[in-house]
Amino acid sequence: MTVNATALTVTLALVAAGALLLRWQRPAWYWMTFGVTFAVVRLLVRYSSVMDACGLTVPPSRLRLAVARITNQPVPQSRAPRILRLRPTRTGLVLRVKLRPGQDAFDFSAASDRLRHSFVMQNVTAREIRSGVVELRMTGYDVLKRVQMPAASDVGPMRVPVAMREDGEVFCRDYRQTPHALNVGATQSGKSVYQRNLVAGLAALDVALVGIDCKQGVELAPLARRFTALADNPDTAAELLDALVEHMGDVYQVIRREQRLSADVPDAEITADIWDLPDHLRPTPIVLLVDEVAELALYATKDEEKRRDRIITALVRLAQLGRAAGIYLEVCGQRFGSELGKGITMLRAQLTGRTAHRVNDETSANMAFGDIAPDAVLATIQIPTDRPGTAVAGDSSGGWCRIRTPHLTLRRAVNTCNAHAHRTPAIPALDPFRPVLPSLDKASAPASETAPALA
Ligand SMILES: Nc1ncnc2c1ncn2[C@@H]1O[C@H](COP(=O)(O)OP(=O)(O)OP(=O)(O)O)[C@@H](O)[C@H]1O
Repeated sequence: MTVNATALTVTLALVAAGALLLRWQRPAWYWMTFGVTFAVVRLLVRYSSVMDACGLTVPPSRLRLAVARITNQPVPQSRAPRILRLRPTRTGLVLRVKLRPGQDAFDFSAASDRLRHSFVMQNVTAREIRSGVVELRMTGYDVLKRVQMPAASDVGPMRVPVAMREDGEVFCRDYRQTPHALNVGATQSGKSVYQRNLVAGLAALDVALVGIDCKQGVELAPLARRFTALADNPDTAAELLDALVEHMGDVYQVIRREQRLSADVPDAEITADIWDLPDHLRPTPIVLLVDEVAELALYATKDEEKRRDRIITALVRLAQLGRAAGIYLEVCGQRFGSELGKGITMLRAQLTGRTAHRVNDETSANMAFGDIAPDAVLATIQIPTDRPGTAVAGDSSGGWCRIRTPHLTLRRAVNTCNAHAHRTPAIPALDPFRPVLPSLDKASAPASETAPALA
């Protein structure tokens, strides 16, 4: 009997020590083993009292009070919203509640901080699912501390998972929903890693990648095997953009021919896009990645000014008309404001998707969010310096969330691009800009994580 009790005590002590160690070292594992059970029990036991303390209950109706009086029962208590569903996830819990009369979704958003403390969760966000139903998404640990993307994500024809959201959801870049995007951030804030994740995600899709990297190609050249066209200086970039605009015109002609419209219908009236074309006629969609856009917009001489105007005009045209032709823009820079000259704010207005990494001043944050989500500006300037890769992502609907990319090394991104090199489509108009590389068999690219990242 004594031996059994000792064995039980030792086992329990070992389990408790293991749980504590997991909680410190591997919060995700802790959550999936012990944390989820504790959290579910805690939530169910404390639900009514927490709702009451957070001001999320409603007083009894007159009818209930009258019935209690007539039947000589005690006065009924205030009622909490009814739980419709409680679902554990790999990062937390999802709780769906039915609102009581007089409550609205804003009550829950406003109380999210109180709920998070009361239920001992890392983060709580509330959103309305349909009239009268609110979903509370809770994370059990800091999912942005060490980002682990789920093995299976919702990938679509033009949709790639890039980062983890603070509510435990995967943040996806969906080009058909948000064709063009802007990615700003101070130096060393994590823009290139974000872009690398994007390229690695797109590499597996049937899409042509076109890159402009005026940092002499240091970011994109190692990934060149998966690129249909690449420019590493402003002169080549200007020619490449002209070729892209010409290609866009050809795609429009294909769409118009298929629509059987007469040639004198103006471009602006064409509403269909490449996705309405039959498969055999559909041109390959193109994602144009521009790294450090300011390099394209700055000039010192008259000739450089002419080149700059040519580049910005082409970019504006691509941003305005490119979506229907399946050309999508991903513009990346440290700042993106009117100080870069004529046409920049016009271009920015077309970039619906906004991602802002850590910035050094409010003005830079305003460049990303000032015109669409003013409260995201504050969130952007609060991003800590010791968490590179953290960003605030929003869109023109005014919604925003905190995200962080997984730390994808250049070596792993190179390996992914090399593995999908056979998917790189040829686009005749862009042939002069296709990177010339030795064949993969001859290239001495070691596949190890520690080896230098050469394509
Ligand atoms: N998600 C992340 N997790 C951990 N570390 C990251 C993450 N993203 C970036 N880093 C680290 O932060 C540093 C800066 O990242 P990155 O090169 O992407 O910044 P950047 O904004 O492109 O800088 P620059 O404008 O100077 O090129 C790198 O050392 C990188 O390894």
